[in-house]
Amino acid sequence: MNDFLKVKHLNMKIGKRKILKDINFSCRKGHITGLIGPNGAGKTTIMKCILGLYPYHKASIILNGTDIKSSNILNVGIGALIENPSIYPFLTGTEHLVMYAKDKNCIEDIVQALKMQSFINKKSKDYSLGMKQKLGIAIALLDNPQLIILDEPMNGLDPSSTYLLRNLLLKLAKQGITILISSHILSELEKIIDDVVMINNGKVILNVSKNKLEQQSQSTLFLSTNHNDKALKVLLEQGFKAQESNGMIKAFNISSSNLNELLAVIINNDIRLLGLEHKENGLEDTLLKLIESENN
Ligand SMILES: Nc1ncnc2c1ncn2[C@@H]1O[C@H](COP(=O)(O)OP(=O)(O)OP(=O)(O)O)[C@@H](O)[C@H]1O
Repeated sequence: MNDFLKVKHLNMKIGKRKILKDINFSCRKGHITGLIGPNGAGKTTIMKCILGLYPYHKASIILNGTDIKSSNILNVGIGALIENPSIYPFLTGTEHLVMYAKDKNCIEDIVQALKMQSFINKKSKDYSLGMKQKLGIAIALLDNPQLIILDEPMNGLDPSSTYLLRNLLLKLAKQGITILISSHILSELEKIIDDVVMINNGKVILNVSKNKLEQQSQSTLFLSTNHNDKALKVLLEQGFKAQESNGMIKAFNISSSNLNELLAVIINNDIRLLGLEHKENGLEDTLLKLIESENN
C-alpha cells in the first residue's frame, strides 16, 4: 500500500496533561482520510504536530518515505487550513493569495475552482464567515501541495460551496494528492473519504477504510410475513434481536454476515415473506455507536 503520510508513535503533552497518546495512522497517496472524533479528542493537535506547529519528540512523521522534522516542514509541499484562516482585514483576497503563493500562475485557477471571483478583489474585512473560509481553503491549495490538511473546512460554507469543495477535493485526490480532513459533519465527510481515522481522548480507536467500515455497519430489517407472531418467536429463539412494530417484525443489528441466516430461519419455519425493507445505518450512526461504546 502506498502510504504518503505515516504518523508513528506520536505523543504530545501540554503542561502535565497527555493530549496525544501513541497516535499511529497512515494516509494513502491520492486518497482522502477523514480524521474524526468528539470535541477535544485531539484532531487539531495531531494536524498541528504534522505541520510542526506543535513540537513532538520521539515520534516519526514520514512524508513520502522521508521522516520530516518540524524545522524543514516549509519545504515539503503541504497545504493546510487549521482552525480559522489567518486573514489580514485590510488586504483583498487576491493580495493574500499573491502574498502566500510561490507560483502566482496557480491563483486564477483556484479562485475559479472555488467560485471566489465576485469578492476576491474586495478587502477581507468585509468578508462573511464563508468567504473567509473559502480564502483559507484557497491559501491551502496554493503551489500544488502533495498533501493537503484541512481542519473543519466546511465551517461556514453554504450548501453550494460545500458541494464545490467536495468535488474539488475528489478531483485533487484523483490527481494523486493526499488529503487529511477533519469535520464534524459526518454525513458530508462520508461522501468523500476513503479511509477513517477516529480519535477519542487522544487515542486512535479506529483506522480503517470506509468500505470496510460499511461492511461492518449494521442495519435494521423490517419484515412483513404471513405469520408475524411465529416469525418473532423463532427469530428470538435463534438469538436475533427483534420486536413487533406496526404490524411488522423489526430485526436489529443485521449485517451482511447474519442476513442469510435470518432469512433461512424464516423460510425453514414455513413462514412466507410478504415484504422486506432494509434500513442501513449510515457511517454517522456507526461511528456514534463506536464513540458511545468507547466512553461507557
Ligand atoms: N494550547 C493548548 N493549551 C492547553 N490545552 C490545549 C491546547 N491545545 C489543545 N489543548 C487541549 O488538547 C485537547 C485536544 O484539543 P484539540 O483542539 O486537538 O481537539 P479537537 O479534536 O480538534 O477538538 P474540536 O473538535 O473541538 O476542534 C483538548 O482537551 C484541548 O483542551
